[in-house]
Parts: sequence; structure tokens; C-alpha cells
Amino acid sequence: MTAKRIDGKAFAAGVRAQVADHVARLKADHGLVPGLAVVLVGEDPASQVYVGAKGKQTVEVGMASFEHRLPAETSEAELLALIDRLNRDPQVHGILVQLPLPPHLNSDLVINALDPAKDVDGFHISNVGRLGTGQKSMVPCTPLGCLMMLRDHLGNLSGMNAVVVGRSNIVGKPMAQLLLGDSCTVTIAHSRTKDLAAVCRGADILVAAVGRPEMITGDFVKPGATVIDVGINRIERDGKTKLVGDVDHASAAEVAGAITPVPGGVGPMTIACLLANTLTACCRANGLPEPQGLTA
Ligand SMILES: Nc1nc2c(c(=O)[nH]1)N[C@@H](CN(C=O)c1ccc(C(=O)N[C@@H](CCC(=O)O)C(=O)O)cc1)CN2
Repeated sequence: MTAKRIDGKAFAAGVRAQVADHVARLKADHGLVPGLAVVLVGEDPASQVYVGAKGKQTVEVGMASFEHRLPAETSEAELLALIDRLNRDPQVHGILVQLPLPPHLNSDLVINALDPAKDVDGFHISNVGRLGTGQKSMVPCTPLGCLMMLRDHLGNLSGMNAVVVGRSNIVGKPMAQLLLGDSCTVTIAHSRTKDLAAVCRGADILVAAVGRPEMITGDFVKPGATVIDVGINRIERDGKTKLVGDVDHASAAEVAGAITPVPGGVGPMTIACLLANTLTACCRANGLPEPQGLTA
């Protein structure tokens, strides 16, 4: 079997187009412009690229972009003071602090200083608790993007066996909660799971978010399963730098029914869902109906 390719780049373009339509209507009907503030501390090269892409795509869908690039030596007090200003700014509906932060800054403290209603990353402890208890929350962008692609490809996920490999707060745990919310039978596995390959082979839906290049090979995949590869790993091969996922794409695609590529799979959906979350936050802040199909 050669798996169908789930094209995250094209899917993300569709999500951005829907967001742009809603933004245009918000402006025309209510004079509202959703605003997203992105905070970057330091000069991490990948983070700089992601923050640049976030600002560009925010403007492209008609939203207001507020970029705050701070030096690596920014103190916690300075960062918290900026967050406090953004929390109180009525033009800002969404705030994102790009991760990872430099090591002298306490990420949990910083994230929990955000107004949960503006936490478009869904990382604030209150949003984490809300998601875990099935209450309305802001949903982390990468898992939300995975869920959208799964629903689009499979329709109703109810009763399916889902295995999430990886237990991070950013992807693995919220992904498991979302799949549970769609009535999947969910297993969270990780690098220390006994006979990981056998556990994965039970999955109708296999989400790889373990952070190890090409660890999930074809023998981990149930024939016909849907495989979502969240990994973004830069490796050296044949003297060149190459971007690969957590899934060994070639062998997995021989067995799976459908699979996301890296690049061009989950990655582009992360930013598209950030824009969707900012739109949702703006609608909620103004007591307007939320856009359908763009939230969990
Ligand atoms: N505050 C946050 N920090 C981080 C998040 C996040 O969701 N919130 N996620 C990642 C980085 N990230 C967005 O911030 C991100 C990663 C990858 C992509 C993407 O489009 N990747 C492309 C490949 C791009 C490349 O060549 O590097 C792809 O997969 O096709 C977008 C956003 C960590 N930090």
C-alpha cells in the first residue's frame, strides 16, 4: 500500500482563507480588527523564522500584528511588565510568547501571567484544566491542527484506537485530550513504553510527537492507519542538512492508509490554527458567535 498524502500546506491555506473571510466580516459588520501580539525573547534562529512567519500571515488575513522582539538578557520582571501591558490592551485579542524562552526565564511563570482569554497558544494552566475537563478553552495550535486534518480525512473519529507517542505539555497531552473529546480510545505512549512498536500497531490513528528523528518505522504502523507526524528534526545526511519528522516516512508510507509529510504537514497548520484561535478570542471578547469549524 502507498499511503495517501495529507497535505498540511494546502489545508492550512484553506484555514487561513476561512479566517480571512471571518476577519473581513468582523470589520464590515462590527468595526473590529482582531489583534495578535507575538513576543520573542532572544535570537534563536528557528524561533526568529517562526515569529516572522506568524507576523506575515497575521497581516495577510487582515488582522493587526504586534511584534515584540526582546534581547536575550531581558529580565523576568521586564517580560512580565510587557505581558501585563498586553493583557490590558484592548487592541490585543491574542498573546503568544514564543518558546523556548532563554533558560534564565521561568516559562510556566511567564505563560501563567497571560490573561487566559488571550492565551492563543492554550498553554495557560487554566486553559489546560479547561481542556482536560471538557470546558470551553483555548486549544494548543499544533494538536488543534492535527485534529482538523484527522476529522477532514476520517470524518467521525468515535471509537477509533488512537496512540499518541510523546507526552509533552505542548503536543502529546493536549492531543490525547482532543482525541478523547472526539471519543477515541486513547493511549499515550513514549520512549520508555514497553514494546512501543506493538502498542503503535494497535492504532487506527498514530500521532508521532516524540522528538526523535525517524523513530517510528513501518513496522510500528497498522495497515491502513492514519499517521500524523508532528516531528520537526534537522539532521545531517550525505553532508546536507535535512528536515525529517519523527516518522520514517518511506517505510511508514508503505503500510499506512494516509500520512502527513515533513515538511508540509503539521507545521503549516500550527500557524493557521494560531490565527484561528486569535479570531476565536476576538469573537469571545466581544460576545460574538465563534467561527464554526475553526475550534475543537
Ligand atoms: N509559543 C509557541 N512556541 C512554539 C510553538 C507553538 O505552537 N507556540 N511551536 C513550535 C514552533 N512553531 C511555532 O511556533 C512552528 C514550527 C514549525 C512550523 C512549520 O511550518 N514548519 C514547516 C517547516 C519549516 C522549516 O523549514 O523549519 C513544516 O513543517 O512544513 C511552524 C511553526 C515551537 N515553539
